[in-house]
Amino acid sequence: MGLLIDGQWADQWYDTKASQGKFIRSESAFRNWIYPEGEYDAHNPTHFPAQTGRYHLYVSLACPWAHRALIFIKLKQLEDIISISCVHPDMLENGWEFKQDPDFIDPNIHIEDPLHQFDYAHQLYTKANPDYSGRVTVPILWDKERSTIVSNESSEIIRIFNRAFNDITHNTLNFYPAEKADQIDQINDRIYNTLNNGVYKCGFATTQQAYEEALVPLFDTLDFLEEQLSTNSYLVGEEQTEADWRLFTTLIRFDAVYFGHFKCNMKRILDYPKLNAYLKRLYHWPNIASTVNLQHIKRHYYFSHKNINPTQVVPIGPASLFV
Ligand SMILES: N[C@@H](CCC(=O)N[C@@H](CS)C(=O)NCC(=O)O)C(=O)O
Repeated sequence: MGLLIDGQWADQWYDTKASQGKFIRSESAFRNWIYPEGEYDAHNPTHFPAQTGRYHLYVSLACPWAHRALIFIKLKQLEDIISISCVHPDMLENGWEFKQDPDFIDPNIHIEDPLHQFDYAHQLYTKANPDYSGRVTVPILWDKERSTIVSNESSEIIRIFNRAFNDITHNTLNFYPAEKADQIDQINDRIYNTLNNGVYKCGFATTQQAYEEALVPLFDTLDFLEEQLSTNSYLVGEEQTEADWRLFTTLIRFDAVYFGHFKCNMKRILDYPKLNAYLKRLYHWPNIASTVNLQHIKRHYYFSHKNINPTQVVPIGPASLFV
């Protein structure tokens, strides 16, 4: 685990000393946007045009943030428009790597950098900006033409995928409709702070207090969601929205990883009947199960976080999951 400092790779774990043991996530650095024809402004350097074959998405199959982007590729039928590859699940002293490994072959996505044959994801960041300072995270949405990163912020990548390519794919499903935007933003906010990022706040906390301060709101939110889902099919009413898919990628990892490895162990998702049924429904949504690779997921967390699990032993369980 490390980061780039003025374009140089440095192997460093998250520093929690300055924040009383709390894990504080850094802001994503590349925040450009892809626009459909008619909205694209060629004179604006933050604008990129919607085109077939121009973009590549680098994901980790283990990562919940990258998983959001992969799900939107499926929901919005972008497989023939945007190429995809993934990193190896182990994120160690060199960060994310494109290391080939017969033990981690996913039937749908190859571990490789097909564009540059780089060994490390940090080389993509320095290709985009030779002086880049900051963390090297996935997902990475890459523009083959300008040889740069369009965006490394999953919440924005899914909004790009939600509409930018509609004229090309004719898929007009809208997971962020204007009339529900406020409600979606509101629930996203709570879920991001207490759950999506809340599990990391628990897992990466280095003091008892920081851990407990993250754990309590996390389970308050799960209880609240269980209640919500007893009257609604989805988080915002009866239609799926992006809020559901943002929640899904955390729920699917919960019993297998966050419960044990990140000490989020008051209850499992399996102990929440409505949430578990909802998770199962989303998992079985067309084309979604193929985006879930529990081998990559378990291996990444248990093997990469040596300060949490120094033996790097990956547990076999849980015996029962949502399905
Ligand atoms: N805000 C980013 C967060 C992405 C993120 O933190 N990804 C993790 C993988 S789960 C990562 O690459 N971490 C590497 C690091 O922090 O050094 C997003 O939502 O896209």
